[in-house]
Amino acid sequence: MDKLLIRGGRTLQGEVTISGAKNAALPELCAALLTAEPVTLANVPGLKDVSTTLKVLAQLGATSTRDPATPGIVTVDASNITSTEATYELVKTMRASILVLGPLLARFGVARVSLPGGCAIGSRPVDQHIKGLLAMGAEIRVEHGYIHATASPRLKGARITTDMVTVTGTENLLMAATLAEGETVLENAAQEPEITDLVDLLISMGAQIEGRGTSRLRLTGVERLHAPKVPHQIIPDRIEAGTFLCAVAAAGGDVTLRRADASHLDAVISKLREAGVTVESGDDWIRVQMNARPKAVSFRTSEHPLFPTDMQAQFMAVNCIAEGVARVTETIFENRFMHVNELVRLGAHIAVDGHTAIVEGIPKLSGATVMATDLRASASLVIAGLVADGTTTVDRIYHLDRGYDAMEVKLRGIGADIERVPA
Ligand SMILES: CC(=O)N[C@H]1[C@@H](OP(=O)(O)OP(=O)(O)OC[C@H]2O[C@@H](n3ccc(=O)[nH]c3=O)[C@H](O)[C@@H]2O)O[C@H](CO)[C@@H](O)[C@@H]1O
Ligand SMILES: C=C(OP(=O)(O)O)C(=O)O
Repeated sequence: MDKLLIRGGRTLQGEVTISGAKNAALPELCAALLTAEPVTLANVPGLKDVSTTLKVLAQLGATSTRDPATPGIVTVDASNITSTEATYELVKTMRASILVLGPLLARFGVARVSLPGGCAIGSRPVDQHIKGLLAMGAEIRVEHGYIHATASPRLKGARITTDMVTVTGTENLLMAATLAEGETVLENAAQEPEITDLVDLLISMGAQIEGRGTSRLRLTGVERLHAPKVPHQIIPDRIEAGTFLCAVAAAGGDVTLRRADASHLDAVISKLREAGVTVESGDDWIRVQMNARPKAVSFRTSEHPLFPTDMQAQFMAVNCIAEGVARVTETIFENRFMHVNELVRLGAHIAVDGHTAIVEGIPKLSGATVMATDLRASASLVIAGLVADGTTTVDRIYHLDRGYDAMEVKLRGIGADIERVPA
């Protein structure tokens, strides 16, 4: 298993290009199942989760090709689907595999998808995906760890109000409704930028959707979808961008993020400014400057447009070396503090009280060997390593590779002393 070795203490300077958004790429690759025409996506990030998704699609009989000259261009051809089953072996490695359920059921009237189960950050049930599909007339049995779903002859439009805001739940139901008979209204829909990007892709494929960017999406089902006329450009990864912003907030320096969209990061940028960080932005860039110790900033995670849970761990790392005491409250996942004990191994002063972590900032962390437990926890340990005395070794970085495109290469490019040590 690869590790990262980080020698802390350097400030960060220069430019980083942000990759396409993981959480847009995954549903959009699955959306290619909705049509027999080959769908081309551009700005697909080079992530383990993307290759896992392509494996899930291959298991169904879809083929995918990467443009050798531009690896970010990927075409998925689902014209010859030979199976409608996503197996446990693949789903267990990536929960987002559940995103094939809606498209398979909508186009083929049948799907068998392994239950994803829980993961390091929480139990993460998919009951709302199932509830929505049942409302659309699907017959669903959950047996032997699999969701068996059929819709005969096709799904029917329905009014669906999910019990909570769910991102992949909204995406699954959205994709299912594009080919359902009649009208579907999704109330309480998630409003993350990745949902809007998926809506844009689906519209370019011929879907009829109103309410783009709002919590109420209204769809009129069509008989069939087609390929977008031009490759769909995936939005920049706001969480990757936010992670680099936090790295500079903690380590200090002056870095410009290219191909980044500040409008997707309002809540994070506003908290960074409270911490004393200077952030400027234009259409597709964000410049971050920091030359002092950050001030501690309290925040609570919530649905978009509020502070994203996927940035909680990285911002906590900033608070670890800030001046003052911060309260960090996690409201989305019940167990998303796995990074706390590892940050404590680096010298951080953090106490957890239920869903709140109380972080008392100290001037310096001290390098140690720590273990990544999930994707964003890993990123927080990397940020902490950048500001720790001596060497920090981050073990189990396969979590990081799920969601960050060459993170250590990008960090090295802006002056960090970081290297990957192969297993
Ligand atoms: C691939 C992808 O896009 N992953 C993102 C997605 O995950 P994901 O879509 O899995 O997260 P959800 O928005 O569904 O989860 C929000 C909350 O609702 C609960 N819930 C959800 C569905 C359901 O059927 N029943 C239920 O109880 C979850 O356990 C969680 O407590 O949104 C999360 C919240 O922004 C992000 O952290 C993940 O990075
Ligand atoms: C939790 C995340 O991803 P996933 O939903 O794929 O586990 C994440 O991107 O931080």
